[in-house]
Amino acid sequence: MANITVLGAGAWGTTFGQVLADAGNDVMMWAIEPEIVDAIENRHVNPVRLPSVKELPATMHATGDRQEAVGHADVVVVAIAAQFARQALEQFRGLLPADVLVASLMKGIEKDTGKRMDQVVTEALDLPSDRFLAISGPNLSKQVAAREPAATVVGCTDIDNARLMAKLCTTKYFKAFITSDVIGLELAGSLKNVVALAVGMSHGAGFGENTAAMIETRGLREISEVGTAAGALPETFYGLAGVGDLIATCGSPLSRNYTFGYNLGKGMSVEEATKVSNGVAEGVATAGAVVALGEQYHVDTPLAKAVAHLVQGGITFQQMIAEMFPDEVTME
Ligand SMILES: NC(=O)C1=CN([C@@H]2O[C@H](COP(=O)(O)OP(=O)(O)OC[C@H]3O[C@@H](n4cnc5c(N)ncnc54)[C@H](OP(=O)(O)O)[C@@H]3O)[C@@H](O)[C@H]2O)C=CC1
Ligand SMILES: O=C(CO)COP(=O)(O)O
Repeated sequence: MANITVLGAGAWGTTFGQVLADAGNDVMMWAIEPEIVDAIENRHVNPVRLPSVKELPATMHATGDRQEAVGHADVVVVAIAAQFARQALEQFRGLLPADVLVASLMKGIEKDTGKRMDQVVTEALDLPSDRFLAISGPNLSKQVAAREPAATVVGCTDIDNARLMAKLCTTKYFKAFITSDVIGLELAGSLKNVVALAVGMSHGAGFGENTAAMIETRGLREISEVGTAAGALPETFYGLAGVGDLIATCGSPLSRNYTFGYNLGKGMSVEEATKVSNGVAEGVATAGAVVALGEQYHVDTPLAKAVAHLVQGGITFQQMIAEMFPDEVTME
């Protein structure tokens, strides 16, 4: 087992820290807010981000000191809101041990650059790509935190590193598969959040399962086309990190993206939905980045375009559906 540091004690970072501790690792959480550090270190709880867990494992510790956090780490896990990852990680550059592995749990595309989190993390930390791991799957944090059975996928261009990381995060209730398709994991996890926003809107607007199935199925087609054009393996989109995560995220009010969309569908503005959101809804910033990716790779992205149009305040939900499904007849 290993010394593992998790950067970011949000809902998923804290939950994954618990998984790692249950798997027998020594876990150090790093967070900016002193009250979160104090709560995890001294009271074994994270009432701000993960109130459903009443007692975190005793082998989980926390610090706000960057050097102390990563100085002795074998593995560093990054679980910071995607749009802030680069600026947060640049402050760790030069502090990590030479052979450290770095795993990302994040599901987002950097808005200003259109870059995936594997690109952001390796650039910010000056890390060789074979020591970067992506971890993605149908993993709603509250259910994993309750130790309900779940599975994920660990990806690395060096498959031995993926296997090592998978072993480090496997428990009786959490199963990790491996792949070398890092790009596929990154894009499947990030792009499904845009689909979850649209499905949430549809339910919020009062529509039922047919509409949801239409959006999910066409959404899966769109994200797999963008993904494969960008270099991902098609099969990744039909696995746990693709269709698996779509099923979980588009079907649960525990998803912040689904709920954000639901609130928009009910008539809230983006500002109002942001205010009541219980954590980051990555799809809001990622929608525009998906449109840009589509343009870059010459793939049509009607769903992402329509979602981006709506969150930018341009159109209603009914207009969004019309933009997604124009009148012309096309092959499925
Ligand atoms: N929740 C889930 O079920 C799952 C989430 N994910 C992905 O994991 C990532 C993290 O999600 P989650 O933990 O749930 O999100 P939360 O919204 O609960 O937490 C976001 C985390 O990012 C941190 N953060 C934000 N801005 C900064 C900054 N400038 N510097 C340092 N830290 C910062 C927050 O710190 P602070 O608390 O101080 O604001 C917090 O720790 C996201 O990309 C999400 O898509 C993946 C799978 C499942
Ligand atoms: O990615 C997730 C589940 O796999 C969590 O989705 P949200 O970020 O929408 O809560």
